[in-house]
Amino acid sequence: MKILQIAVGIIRNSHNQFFITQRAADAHMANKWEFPGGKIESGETPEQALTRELQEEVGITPLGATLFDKLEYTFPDRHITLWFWLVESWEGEPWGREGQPGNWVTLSAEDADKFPPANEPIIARLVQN
Ligand SMILES: Nc1nc2c([nH]c(=O)n2[C@@H]2O[C@H](COP(=O)(O)OP(=O)(O)OP(=O)(O)O)[C@@H](O)[C@H]2O)c(=O)[nH]1
Ligand SMILES: [Mg+2]
Repeated sequence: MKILQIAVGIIRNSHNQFFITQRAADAHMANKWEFPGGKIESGETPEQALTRELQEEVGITPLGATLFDKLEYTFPDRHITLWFWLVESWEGEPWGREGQPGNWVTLSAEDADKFPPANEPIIARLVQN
């Protein structure tokens, strides 16, 4: 069983839109929407991993991040701990830097199943705010 620590950024603008990307067709949770992010490497803090992943995947540098939630999820082949950071201020303009589709979207409760199942409580909280 793989055990992974993941840092992801919930990038929200002043219109209450979120910048989400789409996972590759050959990745775990293929084609699902996601908040940009990835594995925390050894020696990194979750916040350092967040900054590196957002630079690599969407070309922005967060200027402030607050921990929104931390949750655990077990898939058939892996156990993951997800650190969800709310990012409302950054440098640069997000885009799909690795060739992945990326868009600003307004989220509604019905969008939950477009994301991996672990994200369900996060989407529920975000659409309430
Ligand atoms: N980035 C991201 N990953 C998520 C989310 N929700 C969720 O369950 N995951 C899971 O967390 C893991 C994240 O890994 P990743 O594939 O993004 O990691 P990475 O960027 O380091 O990728 P790499 O292996 O290509 O270097 C995957 O198993 C993915 O399915 C989410 O909202 N964003
Ligand atoms: Mg990733």
